[in-house]
Amino acid sequence: NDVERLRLTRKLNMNIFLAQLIESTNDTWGVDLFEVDALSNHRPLTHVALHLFKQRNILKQFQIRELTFFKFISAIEAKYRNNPYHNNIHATDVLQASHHMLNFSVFKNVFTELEVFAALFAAAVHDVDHPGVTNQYLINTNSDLAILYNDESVLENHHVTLAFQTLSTEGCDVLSTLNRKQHQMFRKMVISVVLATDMSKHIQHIGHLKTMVEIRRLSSSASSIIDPENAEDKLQILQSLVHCSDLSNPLKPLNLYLQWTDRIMEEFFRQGDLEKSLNLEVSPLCDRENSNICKSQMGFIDYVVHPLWEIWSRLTQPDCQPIMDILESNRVWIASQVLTEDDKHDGDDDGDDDKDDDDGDDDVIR
Ligand SMILES: COc1ccc(C2=NN(C3CCN(C(=O)CN4C(=O)CCC4=O)CC3)C(=O)[C@@H]3CC=CC[C@H]23)cc1OC
Ligand SMILES: [Mg+2]
Ligand SMILES: [Zn+2]
Repeated sequence: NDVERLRLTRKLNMNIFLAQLIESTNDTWGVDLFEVDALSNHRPLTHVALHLFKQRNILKQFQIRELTFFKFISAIEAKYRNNPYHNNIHATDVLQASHHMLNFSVFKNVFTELEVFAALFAAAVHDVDHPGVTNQYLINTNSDLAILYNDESVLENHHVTLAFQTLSTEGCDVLSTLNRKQHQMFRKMVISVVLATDMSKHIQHIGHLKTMVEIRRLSSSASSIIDPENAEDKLQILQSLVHCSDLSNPLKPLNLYLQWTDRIMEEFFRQGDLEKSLNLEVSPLCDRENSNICKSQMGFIDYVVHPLWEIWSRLTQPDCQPIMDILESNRVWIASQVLTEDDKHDGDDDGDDDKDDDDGDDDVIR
């Protein structure tokens, strides 16, 4: 009857739209993964990972059965929690951004298939089972995870351990066709890339990239920027590539960037609520009663995101320029909102105006 026909037509159109969105992950920066989440019955990671790994021919190269990969990535996706920010959509976002940047011309003929497989695998699992609180919170509350990992990259150790444990779930061993040497190299790369997403390693990334760019500038043959024979340099680049992807929200189209901002702030505010209830000091950015979201984003862009992406774009020129342009325009828009946000606050000014006064060091990262 008409109702049934209408329902089926709608379902067919949604699947066609989903297929088009997934196809666009091949070569588009800023795919609306919230749309992919809505159309894929909340399985964006499984849909996009399966598509990208097949598109890159990784499954064939390593004789990985599609069903095995499907079971593994589904098991990983199910282990992502429904946090406002650190969830399976964020994992898909970092996976797709990493895939996109591996296609930069400066990386042509640089990475082996195993290195590409390891980097994308790391991106997909890099936040699995994230509890929605920071390392510092886990340390301050003497959590089991902090005790288990001795306060060192607590979350990141947990993500990579859980990923490898998932391989031993029935029918999920996507590494079973790798030989001993490949397995050893793959595991070393995934561990180092996931551990490198710990923000405490952020400054080191910038240092390594500056050194690499400096060497490129000084070296006579400017073209051969990355020596495919230098495994250490290549591993550092893969670490920075996934770390940049993890910090890529402000470089996405504004409507996507603003959704990620709402999500991370809600996750931080929930941590602040927990800290207040436990009489702990409220962490930076986590006080929902006293936050200026636009000023926080300007600080995040100026002190964290731009310093990293500025050097990353120098290493990866010219393909990074369109993405840097988005950062620039988003920064201008945020700055314009600060003025409006101040006006709003001035409206309900309770006379204690130094609360809004940005003396510049209330929430700047040291
Ligand atoms: C879209 O917006 C954000 C997305 C991710 C993060 C992350 N943040 N962090 C650290 C928090 C503390 N840090 C700060 O810089 C705090 N801060 C400001 O942001 C302005 C001044 C200041 O002191 C370092 C990054 C994480 O560790 C998250 C997990 C991994 C990557 C980025 C995430 C923050 C965002 O917006 C503030
Ligand atoms: Mg993380
Ligand atoms: Zn992440």
